[in-house]
Amino acid sequence: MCVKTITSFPESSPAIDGAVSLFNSNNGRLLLIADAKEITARRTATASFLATQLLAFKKWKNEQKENAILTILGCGVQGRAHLDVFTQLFKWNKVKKKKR
Ligand SMILES: NC(=O)C1=CN([C@@H]2O[C@H](COP(=O)(O)OP(=O)(O)OC[C@H]3O[C@@H](n4cnc5c(N)ncnc54)[C@H](O)[C@@H]3O)[C@@H](O)[C@H]2O)C=CC1
Ligand SMILES: O=C([O-])C1=[NH+]CCC1
Repeated sequence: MCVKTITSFPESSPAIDGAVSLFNSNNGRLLLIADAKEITARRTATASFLATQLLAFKKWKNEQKENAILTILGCGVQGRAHLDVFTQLFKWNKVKKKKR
């Protein structure tokens, strides 16, 4: 059994914090408490990549792939996680990052 508790304070940096609690589903014992930021960052970036692959990359012609530009809006926890996943799993012609 697993519970994720998240706080979201857009004016704080980072905006999201929280904890993941894992329990043994046979006896209810607490097994671990983990930082939710890292798990949320990796989960969300991986889900974004899979969705992009299904909705875009798979349909692109070679010319579109060769000219592809990745633009990251916001360079916080999610921005960095998305940059990691998207540059490791796809080849870009150019990468742009927009900070505040
Ligand atoms: N769909 C999902 O499962 C998830 C969605 N989120 C959402 O993703 C967003 C980002 O979350 P985090 O990266 O964890 O927050 P964060 O606080 O780590 O990063 C946000 C970044 O955006 C930048 N920023 C704010 N306004 C900007 C602007 N106008 N132009 C450029 N950069 C700007 C900030 O300077 C900061 O670096 C939030 O809206 C959060 O709710 C976060 C986690 C999971
Ligand atoms: O799924 C999630 O963990 C979150 N969605 C928006 C903020 C955190």
